[in-house]
Amino acid sequence: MSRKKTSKSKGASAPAASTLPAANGPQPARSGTARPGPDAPPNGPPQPGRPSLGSSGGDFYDVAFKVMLVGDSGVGKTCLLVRFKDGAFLAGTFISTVGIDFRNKVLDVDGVKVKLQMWDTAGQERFRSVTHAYYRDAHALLLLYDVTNKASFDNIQAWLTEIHEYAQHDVALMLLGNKVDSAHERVVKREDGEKLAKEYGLPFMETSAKTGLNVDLAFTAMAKELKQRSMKAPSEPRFRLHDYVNREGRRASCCHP
Ligand SMILES: Nc1nc2c(ncn2[C@@H]2O[C@H](COP(=O)(O)OP(=O)(O)OP(=O)(O)O)[C@@H](O)[C@H]2O)c(=O)[nH]1
Ligand SMILES: [Mg+2]
Repeated sequence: MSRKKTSKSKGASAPAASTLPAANGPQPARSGTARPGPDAPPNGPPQPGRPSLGSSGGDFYDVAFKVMLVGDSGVGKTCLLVRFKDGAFLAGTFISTVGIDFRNKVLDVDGVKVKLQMWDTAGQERFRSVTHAYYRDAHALLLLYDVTNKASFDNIQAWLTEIHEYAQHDVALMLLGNKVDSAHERVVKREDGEKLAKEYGLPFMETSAKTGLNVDLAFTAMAKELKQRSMKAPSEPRFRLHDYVNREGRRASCCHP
């Protein structure tokens, strides 16, 4: 299998909403090409011949996918991404994302190098038209609410409507209830999240960008699902995202401080 270099991490913000990146579909890497799709910043379509932004990186990957984080402003999308990418928590002043930002990470999934290009969207209403433009190219969506903010939970239905309108019909989707470390401020019960997820047939986990609870698991589970969708051998048993998340999420929650 061929391998390709990828960038470590890139940031971009406030792209023009009028242009879209490459078409959907998993993107197997090809050696020797400056294929702009997976490395392109989300501020325009890939341009043939444009040098890849990943040329300075040292990682290689076999297959690449785009994962988009969506949900109300303040639910913790950026913090979740930073926790996953850098293992750190952005405490202190809340800096709301402007437009869209992105980061890359390459994971080893059962011996296959899976690159996730993760798009961090702005939850603020005024950037909605920007994020709409990117749904179409997302292979997976992590839909977040904040367990300490009832409105963010109530808005999940509206987010799902938007997702159905703009995303690919077969997009992989997961519901995450973030900020579970704030036990005293919790207003959305775990069972409420589970019930909603069941209603819509979504895998569900509670997370904390602050402590790291289930953060790696959420992204890893998604990477496994996407890898299986694109590379599953006929003899290989089907990966079941729901079961995996339920089993592993329970294990992580039980043993976490
Ligand atoms: N206690 C706690 N606070 C969190 C957690 N995740 C994020 N926060 C805090 O919540 C605030 C908002 O976090 P962000 O990650 O910036 O929120 P966002 O969803 O990216 O917001 P927008 O960019 O406006 O869409 C920040 O003050 C974070 O420190 C968490 O897991 N636990
Ligand atoms: Mg943000």
